[in-house]
Parts: sequence; structure tokens; C-alpha cells
Amino acid sequence: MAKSENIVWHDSQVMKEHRRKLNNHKSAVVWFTGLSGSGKSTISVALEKELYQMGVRTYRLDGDNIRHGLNKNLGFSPEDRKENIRRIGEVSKLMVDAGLLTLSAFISPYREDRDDVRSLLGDHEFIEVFVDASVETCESRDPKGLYKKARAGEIKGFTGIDAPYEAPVNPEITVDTDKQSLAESVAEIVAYLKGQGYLE
Ligand SMILES: Nc1ncnc2c1ncn2[C@@H]1O[C@H](COP(=O)(O)OS(=O)(=O)O)[C@@H](OP(=O)(O)O)[C@H]1O
Ligand SMILES: Nc1ncnc2c1ncn2[C@@H]1O[C@H](COP(=O)(O)OP(=O)(O)O)[C@@H](O)[C@H]1O
Repeated sequence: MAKSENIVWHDSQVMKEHRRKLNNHKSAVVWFTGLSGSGKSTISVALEKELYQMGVRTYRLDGDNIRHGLNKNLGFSPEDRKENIRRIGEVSKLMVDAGLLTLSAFISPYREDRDDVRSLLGDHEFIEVFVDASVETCESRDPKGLYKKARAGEIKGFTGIDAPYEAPVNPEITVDTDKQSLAESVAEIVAYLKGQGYLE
């Protein structure tokens, strides 16, 4: 895939560790994966607000938003989803290098694609959060009316209906939004970040 040749890496004198020290917290990507309507966006928005109030520097990457710009040329075939996640993995890596606690919320339905992002990042820089909810729950929420369209055959290859979702095998965190409230999910993630020393 690589087409670039004759390119040489140019190092900075200000490095990730310096930026982390300035920020007074570690940087990492909190990677939300789950079905459409499981709560990825809702939880990441609420988490970001809480972290901001704690003085943590964050940035949120979200499927719907990134597909308006950087990834507007990608659809929902398995190949396009793979490229979507690959690019977001690279963007997340840049954000982590910039010293930010990055919140990435993408369906990211394929285990292999998520594991590729994990491999791209350093040890403890990829925190996988499985936003678990049954298809029935997500379909009953249907915040954008997309399940209705998928059932009517107006959207083909919709995750959970006629396209696969591969749940994480060993995520760092699972939040079960069938059972947990939004506040409980946010508290669980903040407790993990504190407990693992990300927030100093
Ligand atoms: N076919 C199909 N399948 C799933 N989702 C679809 C589809 N078509 C459009 N949408 C809308 O796109 C959002 C998912 O984008 P992502 O970039 O997160 O998807 S992926 O990770 O590449 O699978 C998803 O957003 P969320 O509901 O926030 O998950 C939908 O709003
Ligand atoms: N416990 C919960 N956690 C998160 N969202 C919930 C919960 N219960 C109900 N919801 C609702 O479910 C919907 C989830 O939508 P969204 O956050 O856009 O999901 P996703 O980003 O995974 O597609 C929102 O309308 C949200 O208010």
C-alpha cells in the first residue's frame, strides 16, 4: 500500500514526554467500539466534559463527524470501514503524540482493525471500551432512525442487521448500557483512568 519513497523521518526536540509533563497527565486513546445506538457518542461527550472539568486536555473523534470531512470519501463496505479505522488509528496516534487524552468513538466492527490500531500505539496507549448493548436495545433507541431504514431495506450492510459486529474479546473496559446509566458508565471509565495512573 505504501507509495512513498525516499522519505526520512525528522525528529523534534519537544517530544511526547515533554508535552505530557506540561499537561500533568498521560496521553492515550480511549477507543469506544459498539453498535450504532449503543451509546458511544453520548458517553464520550459526557466523559470529555467531566475530564475537561478535571483539567485534562482531550480531543474527541467521532465516526459521524470524521465522515463529514477527512473520511468523506469512504462508505461502509468492509474495505472502506477498514480504511476508516486505519486513518483514525493514525490520527489518534498523532493526538496521543500531541499529549491529548483522545476519545475515539467508531463502530469499528472488525476485531482485526481494532487490534491493528492497538499495535500502532505504544504500551498502555490504547484503552478499548466495549460499549455493550443488545441489537434490540439499540434498535428500540434508534436515535437517528437508521435501524428503521435498514429494516426497510433503504440502507444495505447496516451493522447488526446485515453486516457483522465482532465484539472485543479482552477489552480494558466494558460498559453495559442495557443496564448501566450514562453517569455510571462515565464514572467507571474515570475510575479506570485514575486507577491506572493516566490522570496523575
Ligand atoms: N451501513 C451502516 N452501518 C453502520 N452505520 C452506518 C451505516 N450507514 C450509515 N451509518 C452511520 O455511520 C456511523 C458509523 O460510522 P463509523 O465511522 O463509526 O463506522 S465504522 O467504524 O467504519 O464501521 C453510524 O453512527 P453511530 O450511530 O454513531 O455508530 C451511523 O450513523
Ligand atoms: N445508559 C445509556 N448510556 C448511553 N446512552 C443511552 C443510555 N440509555 C439511553 N441512551 C440513549 O441511547 C442513544 C445512544 O446514541 P449514541 O450515543 O448516538 O450511540 P452511538 O454513538 O453508539 O451510535 C442516545 O439517544 C442516548 O440518550
